[in-house]
Amino acid sequence: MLHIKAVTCIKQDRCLFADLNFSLKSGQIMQLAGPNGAGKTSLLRIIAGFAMADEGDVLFQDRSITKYYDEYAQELLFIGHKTGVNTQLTALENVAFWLKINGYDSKQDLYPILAKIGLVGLEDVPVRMLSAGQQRRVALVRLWLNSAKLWILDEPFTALDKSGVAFLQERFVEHLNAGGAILLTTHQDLTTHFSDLQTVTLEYRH
Ligand SMILES: Nc1ncnc2c1ncn2[C@@H]1O[C@H](COP(=O)(O)OP(=O)(O)OP(=O)(O)O)[C@@H](O)[C@H]1O
Repeated sequence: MLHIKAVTCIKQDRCLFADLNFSLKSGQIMQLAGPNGAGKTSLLRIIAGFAMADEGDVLFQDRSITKYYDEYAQELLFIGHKTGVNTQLTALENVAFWLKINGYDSKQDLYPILAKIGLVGLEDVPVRMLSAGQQRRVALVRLWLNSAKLWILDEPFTALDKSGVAFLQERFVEHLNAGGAILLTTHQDLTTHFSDLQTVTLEYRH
């Protein structure tokens, strides 16, 4: 599904990674590991097409994402370290807005899905009044409402409690079983839940 071909990234005269190669297939989950500052987020942003690699290319279904970005964008769900949630809006408004700008049905009844993700009673509260973990849950609702094949998630477990982590892992399993793929960064140990977890480790380069 996804091929990273000889990708190099240089930031502020520091080479974060060079000639990086790996692939991700349908049904696979891959964890990007490495110390703070190694370049994990930079790599995710290149793979999502938000930043250009200094060298190399990213292919999705054998086509360069830069040449076919619109098609790629339809198959991609990216949730960054910053959640992209508008804290002035309510949980419900945030999700409806996200559905609308992504071409999904924004008029559907969202109360059941918000309840499922642990936000019952908080649907109409401005997000700024929610806890960090509840705000993360508002962002993660998108994982239940999209039809993208490739999920790129930067630290999705941040601020979630144990039940939130377990719930998210269950959703990952459903996505993988449906033929999707997941590329993520996390400090969570995923090996017990995903025995076939792939790992790419970025070393900190001086
Ligand atoms: N927009 C930017 N402009 C200049 N340098 C940047 C920019 N974004 C990141 N960097 C630098 O690139 C390096 C890698 O940052 P990045 O966020 O990719 O690391 P990371 O592995 O995701 O770190 P963490 O585990 O702390 O999230 C850091 O040294 C950072 O200072």
